[in-house]
Formats: sequence, structure tokens, C-alpha cells
Amino acid sequence: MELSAWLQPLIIFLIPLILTIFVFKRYFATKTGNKNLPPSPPKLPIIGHLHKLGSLPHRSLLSLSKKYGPLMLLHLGSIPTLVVSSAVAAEEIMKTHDVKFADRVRTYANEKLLYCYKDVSMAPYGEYWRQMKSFCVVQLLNNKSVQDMGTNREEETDFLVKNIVESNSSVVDLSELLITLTFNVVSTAAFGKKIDQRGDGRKLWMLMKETEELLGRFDVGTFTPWLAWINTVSGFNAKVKNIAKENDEFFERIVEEHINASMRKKKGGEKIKEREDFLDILLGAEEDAIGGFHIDRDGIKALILDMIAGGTDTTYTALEWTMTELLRHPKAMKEVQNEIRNICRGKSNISYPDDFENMHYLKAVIKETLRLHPPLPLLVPRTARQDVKVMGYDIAAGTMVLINAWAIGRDPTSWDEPDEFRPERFLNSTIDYRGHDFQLIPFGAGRRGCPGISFAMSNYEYVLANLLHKFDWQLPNGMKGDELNMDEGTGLTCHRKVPLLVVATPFSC
Ligand code: HEM
Repeated sequence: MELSAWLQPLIIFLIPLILTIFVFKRYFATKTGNKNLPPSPPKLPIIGHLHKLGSLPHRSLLSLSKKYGPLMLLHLGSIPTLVVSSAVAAEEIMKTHDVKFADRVRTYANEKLLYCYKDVSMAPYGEYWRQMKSFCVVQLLNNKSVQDMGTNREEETDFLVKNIVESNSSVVDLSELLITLTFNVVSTAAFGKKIDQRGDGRKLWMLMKETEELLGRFDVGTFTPWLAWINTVSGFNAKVKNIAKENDEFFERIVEEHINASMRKKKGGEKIKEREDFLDILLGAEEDAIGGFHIDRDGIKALILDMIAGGTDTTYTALEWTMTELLRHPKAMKEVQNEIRNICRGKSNISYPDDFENMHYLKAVIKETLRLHPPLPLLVPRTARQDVKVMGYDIAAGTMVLINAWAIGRDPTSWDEPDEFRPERFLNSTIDYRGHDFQLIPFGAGRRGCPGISFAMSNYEYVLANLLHKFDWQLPNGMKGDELNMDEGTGLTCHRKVPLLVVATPFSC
């Protein structure tokens, strides 16, 4: 009698407990136990592996991948994250399973800064993204537009050369000059204005810097949703909203100015300029659908922002690292200058693209720089749209994917002496950066690959060839190449931490 009185409540308590444990075990068994997950380092509660990223995640992730392999599973807060560090693994993601990994990551900053994903780079995979991307490729960034922009490119390069000549062989901040040049080339193509002539160019530059910094941030709220309140308390959300508002005011003003200018011209019977900028074309598609594509005002501003943010920092960073590596490698500098000067002998100007056909060493220098210093070392993160098997591992829908192009460019299984700057490796090689050779993917690959390659490369090649043709280069105060600071700055784009200061002496044939 006494025993049953004691047993009854115990049984009532124990049975549900045992059942609960059983159900939980079954649940986790189906979630992970039966799954073949990629190797993963030990993690901390709540933050998972966030602390492992460090200030230069591409470097920290390479160190981890040396221990855990080319496909590694991390948990950034509560977000499962696949880190890809070999060409073979990258090919599986961006070619074999391209469509399954064609989504982007949703963060608070992406949503607020990019008009609820109305741009191209962060738009979710689907019909809207497809239309926007094909509009970019067909209407804005095609080979013909790139050729038409030649005058703009030439004018800006002449201006750069003039500025350097005027330095009279004193020390110049080449980074600053390259930032101005790329900004002006892209802003002229995007909305027909050199931003530094507007007087508020500096403001746009600062806004874009802040925008990129916020877009590249691994913020607590996104990665640990139940700690999202920290973003409010820390002021992160307020900062994002503030920059989004300032960006919007800036771009709205540019759009209004454009509309007013074209109305004035129409009224006065003035000839509309022959070469349209991107904004003219986009406003045309807002008024009347072009090729069945209709875009609204927020979509226009988001796309212009994509062009400025995606096209300036990346291109100037590539130019900055190329000059850095050449200053560190005087033999390569001499070789590339001899090639350009021989091809352009007797001419005052380089003609693009004809003279470039035979500039094989210059092209090799560019590839070698993009291999060692891809401007976006982790590309632009993607997300798995469905469950998928990669190299035998089970990857769950919603997993974020970081493709470490920086690590892949330095992978000894793909490259001899991977840390050495040796342009010669590309002279008798067909390896290219357009997304078919997965050991060299500075522009990504597949559906979400960069649509701005031709635009970027035409500026990159033309500016670089002119700098090397027209000047001889040294470091200030007799500094040797191997004394040059090679530290990388933090952020989405991996530029030099400190500006590149140089002395240029005009070269005359
Ligand atoms: C050296 C210069 C550049 C580099 C290294 C670069 C690199 C990249 C990379 C790595 C991606 C992500 C690719 C992927 O997920 O597979 C990307 C996407 C993109 N880039 Fe570029 N880019 C450059 C220049 C430009 C320029 C000049 C523009 C336009 C004017 C541009 C517009 C875009 C856009 C719109 C996307 C998003 C594509 C999508 O999500 O579908 N980029 N770029």
C-alpha cells in the first residue's frame, strides 16, 4: 500500500520524461546523427565559431581549413556556414550545384541598405533577380557599352597622368588617385557625372565606405536572432537606417536632376546626348518597359548603388595591389614596362583594345595579382536553397556558403610556390579569371558570377598600362620593395591597410 502510493507519482513523472528523451534523441538523430556533415572545429555555446573569424576572416579560415579540410562546417552564431577552400569544392558549389546555391544571405543591413533586396547582388534567386541581371548584362554592361565608355576612361586616365606629372617626382598617394579615378569612371557611366565636380563627391565616397562596411559586418542579430536586441542597444540598427536614408536622399537627388535635365532638353529642342548613361537607360525602363522589363524607382536606386559599391572599391583595390606587387618585384616591373613600351613605340597614346592583344605579360601580371589578392577574398556569400549533397557531405537548406577565393588562389595543390608573385606561371597557360577555371575565381562563377567583368577589366588594363608606360616608379626615401607594408585592411573588400605612397618619374621614349 505504502509502496504503490510512492510509485504512482514516480511513474506519472518518469514515463513522460522517458518519452521526451526518446523523442529528442530521435529528432537529433534525424537532424544530425544520420547525416554525414563536413568536419567542424569545436564551438562555443551561443556564438558558435564567430570568434574564430578574426579581423581578416579569409586568413583565419585558411588556417582552419588546413586542419579541417576544403569543406568545413562552422556555426556563425546559429547560422550553419559551409567554408569552401579548394577549386574542386568550389566547382561543385558554383557549377555542379550552381542553382541550389544561387541565393544570397539575408541580413538586416542588406535589407535596409539595398531597398529590400531590389538590387541585383543581394536579390533572392528568382524571376526579379533574373530580369535585373539580364537587364544589367544586356543593356548596361555589354561589350558595346564598355567600348562606348572609352572616352570617359581615356579622359579620367589623362587626368590621373596629369596629376602625377604635376607631382614633380615628389611623393604621391597613389591609392587616393586610383580611388578618385575609379569612382569617376563608374559614376560617369552610372549617372553621367564626375562625382568630384559635384562638390559632394567626398560625401558619396564616405557613404559608400560606410555602406560597404555595414554590408560586410557579421552582426549579432543576423547570426543569433534571439540576441537581435543587441543590434538596437549597440546602435547598429540606427546606423544602418541612417546611412540608408542618406544614400536614398543622395540617389533621389541624382535621379531628379536627371529627369529635370532631360525635360529641359526636350522642351528646348536640345539634342539628347548620343551616349546614354545607365540612369538614362533605367529611367527609360521605368517609363516604358524595355524588352518586357519594368523597373520601379527603388529598383533604379538600388541598381545604381550596386554599380557604385560593386564597381569602384573592387577595381581600385586590384590596381593598388598590382602596383604594390610590381614595386616589390623590380624584374617583373621592367619586363612589363618593356613589353608595353615596345608595343606602343612611337605612339603617344595606347589604343584600347587593339594594343592589348599582344600584351601577354601585362595580362599575366593582372592574373597573378587577382590570384594573390582577389579584391573580394570570400566573394559574396551565398545560401543553399535546398538540402544538397556536396562531395559526399549533407548540406542543409539555409546553410550560408563562404567561398574562400583567397585560399583557393594560394592552394599548393593547384599552384607551385603559391605565395610567390610569379606572372610567368600564366604565360603558357590557358587559365583565366572568367569563372571557368575554379582555381582562379576573383569574379565568382556561375549564375551569380560578376556581370561587371568586361567593364572592370577594360578600366583595369587601360589605367595600368598607362601608368606603366608613362612613368618609372620608385618607393619613397630609397625604401626597398621588401620593406613595403603589405598589411590588409578589414572589410568586404580587401584593400591595402595603408595607402600606397610612391615617386613617379615621367618616361619619355
Ligand atoms: C575588379 C573588379 C571586380 C571584382 C573583383 C568583382 C567581383 C565580384 C564577385 C566576387 C561577385 C560575386 C560572384 C559570385 O557570387 O559568384 C560579384 C558580383 C557582382 N558584381 Fe562584381 N566585381 C568587380 C567589378 C564589378 C563592376 C565594375 C560592376 C558593375 C559596374 C560589378 C557588379 C556586380 C554585380 C551587380 C554583382 C552581383 C551579381 C549577382 O548576384 O547576380 N562588379 N562581383
